[in-house]
Amino acid sequence: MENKHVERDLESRSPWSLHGDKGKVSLQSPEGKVEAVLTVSGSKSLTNRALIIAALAEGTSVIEGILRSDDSFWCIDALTRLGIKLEVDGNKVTVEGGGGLFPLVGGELYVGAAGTVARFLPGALAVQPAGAWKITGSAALARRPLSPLLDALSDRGAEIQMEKEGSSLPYLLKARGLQGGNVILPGDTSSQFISGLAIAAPYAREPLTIAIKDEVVQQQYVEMTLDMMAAFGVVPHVTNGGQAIVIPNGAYRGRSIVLEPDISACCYFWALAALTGGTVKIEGIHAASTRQPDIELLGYLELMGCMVTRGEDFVEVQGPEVLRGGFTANMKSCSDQTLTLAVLAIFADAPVSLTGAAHIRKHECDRISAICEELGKLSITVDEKPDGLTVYPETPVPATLDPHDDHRMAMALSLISSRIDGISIANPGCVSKTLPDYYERLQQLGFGITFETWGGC
Ligand SMILES: O=C(O)C1=C[C@@H](OP(=O)(O)O)[C@@H](O)[C@H](O)C1
Ligand SMILES: C=C(OP(=O)(O)O)C(=O)O
Repeated sequence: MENKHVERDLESRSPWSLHGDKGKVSLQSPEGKVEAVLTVSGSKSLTNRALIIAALAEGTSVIEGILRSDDSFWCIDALTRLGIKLEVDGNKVTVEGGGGLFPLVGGELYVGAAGTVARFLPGALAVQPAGAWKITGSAALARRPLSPLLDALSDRGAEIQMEKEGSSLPYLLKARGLQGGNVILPGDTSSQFISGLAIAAPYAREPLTIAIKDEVVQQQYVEMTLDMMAAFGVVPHVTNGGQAIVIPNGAYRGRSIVLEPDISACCYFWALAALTGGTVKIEGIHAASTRQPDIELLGYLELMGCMVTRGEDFVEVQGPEVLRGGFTANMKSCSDQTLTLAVLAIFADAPVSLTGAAHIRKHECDRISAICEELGKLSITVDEKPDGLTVYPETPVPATLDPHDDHRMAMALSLISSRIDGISIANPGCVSKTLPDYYERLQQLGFGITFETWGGC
């Protein structure tokens, strides 16, 4: 494949990224089964929630176990440009909260390709009594939906001017404080709109109620938000069977907090046990108490014949001789794992259908069309549907694959190399959005890893 046709947004790569100069990585499968005991860095979703809430809080917070990746880097960068003092020491960040106020009331904020920052920051800006900021981000992020949230903030008093018709970024936000009252948000597009408004709502002038239209996709992410808010001292009230969230006025209080590992990242390593018939144990995981929705992948791995042990603070997956297919999985609640399951399905003993994931067409890329396109390059037969796909298992033909500048595409497609040689992934550095050292970790698990620079050498 000619690298020049591969989309890559190097601008969104942060100083915490790796391999921005690499045009391709070629992977050799490990000898036999993948057997490992490992740990995984902090949750991207929890990291950016904790950072923004700590920045709004009164007093000092110490956040341990953060993820160091592009998404968290741009979150820290934006908060720093708002005048919040953050001291980063490895995977620990000390935050001097602004007590609901950002000391710097103007400037330009760059959010990279991070949906969490793009959706969690505007509300925190809008509750400011005054200030004007230009928010910019990656081309891919500009293609993702944001208007339901920005419209809600405008309706509550913010002045928002979009720079380009039909593009979510850049825009200018002028803050004049936020009115409370009732706000209606869609649940079928992104859970992050709800999370973003909820995080800022304690600082509205009056209590604010979020009424959610239709069912929330990946609902557990909203639960993660409400839990994090409560951990910092503001307790929302969920009513109407989860379709309404009442947020009282209040103030977050700084605290110390240790974040869980990133379950979404764990899934790729558990999938390797499933694919190779090996055993992968990941420590520090509390399967029974985590709210991270991607823990649900474990149920599908069990359906496919894996043995899953959910310990007190670990989860171990033992893969079967043959992966069982012949089922349909509704991915609405853990749609970030749609791509992982699609790859597992290639090696199952019967077709697998994935449904309920229409909204991931608006993620880092159109993930449904992208995975269908790339599996097609491997001569895998797929049926693309509006909300998912059906994968018909067969032995893939080696190919160089394009991750469409999407970290989850790159990480999922790389798993194929656990079963066959000859798989290459273009633009491998895109994994830096949430897992910069993914390829180094595969190497530690026995994969052969050969990088080529963009020039092809
Ligand atoms: O709130 C969050 O931390 C996230 C919410 C989800 O986004 P959508 O609700 O837009 O699918 C998920 O895909 C993303 O990885 C993280
Ligand atoms: C969609 C994702 O991220 P975000 O929405 O936070 O950019 C993801 O990590 O798969």
